[in-house]
Amino acid sequence: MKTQADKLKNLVQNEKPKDLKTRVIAITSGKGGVGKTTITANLGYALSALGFKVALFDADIGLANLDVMLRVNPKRNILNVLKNECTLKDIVIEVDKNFYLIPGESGEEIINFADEMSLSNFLSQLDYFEDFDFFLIDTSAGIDKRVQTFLDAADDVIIVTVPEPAAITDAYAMVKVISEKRDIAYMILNEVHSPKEANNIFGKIINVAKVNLRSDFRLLMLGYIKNDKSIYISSTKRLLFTKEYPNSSVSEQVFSIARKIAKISERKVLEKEKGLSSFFKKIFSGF
Ligand SMILES: Nc1ncnc2c1ncn2[C@@H]1O[C@H](COP(=O)(O)OP(=O)(O)OP(=O)(O)O)[C@@H](O)[C@H]1O
Repeated sequence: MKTQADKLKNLVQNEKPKDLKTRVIAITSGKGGVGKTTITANLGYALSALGFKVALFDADIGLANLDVMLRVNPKRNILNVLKNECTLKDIVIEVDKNFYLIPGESGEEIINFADEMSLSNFLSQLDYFEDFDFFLIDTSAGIDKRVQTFLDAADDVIIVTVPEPAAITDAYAMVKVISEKRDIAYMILNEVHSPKEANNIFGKIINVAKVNLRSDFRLLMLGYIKNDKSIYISSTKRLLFTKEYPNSSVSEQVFSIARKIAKISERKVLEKEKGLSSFFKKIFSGF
């Protein structure tokens, strides 16, 4: 007998991916509290300020959610769409020009309510996002099955780490898992004290990766963000430092990462089976 999961898998696999344009990027970390949510929000804003249309999707339903950081108060989320209580368009919040939030829900909740009808209905609404350039997913920290589903489904994965030894060890563990499924992954070094420190840490991770991981896997550094009190202060005030202080050195560092992402994505945009509908297909068949 077919289980509900089998039925969902069949359904989503039979849906044709409609868009190739939207680049889906998962932002993750091995250890919690390394600045993943802060980076997702500010990187998203930076990409929107560069003229791209960006949506953030909160897959890290826990303490410091994106809605808190973005000063919005979602009344409904993706679960309400799956329950057919509203449309996808109804839950999308315009935070700023070209900058949107899609309030998320935990994976367990989603699978409890996702049936064939609701999923089919959901996937048919993805056209709404056709003209989005980037979809940034803030995942939970660590390697559980739910996080891995998001990482497998995304077009690109960015791992965030800080110089703390425990965080580096956990980041490397994350890199190892990711290297089993994809050929390339990216890293951001957060809370560093100098570019030299960032390069040293990244160099050490690369050296271990070279010895232990398959030779055709590539780990690339997208950039670093310095440890700066203004970032912490902005977070407590629920402000985006990239918006409030666009010319500060830490904002420059985030904008530099955003430009790099834009450049990488341009080259990849013609690849097949990428984009948003492909992403959600994989998410729902992975749960
Ligand atoms: N470069 C930085 N300099 C100074 N403080 C920072 C920096 N990056 C992040 N922080 C601070 O570190 C704290 C944790 O950041 P954040 O909540 O974004 O981490 P996280 O990885 O998303 O955490 P979680 O695992 O709980 O989701 C916040 O108070 C934030 O302001």
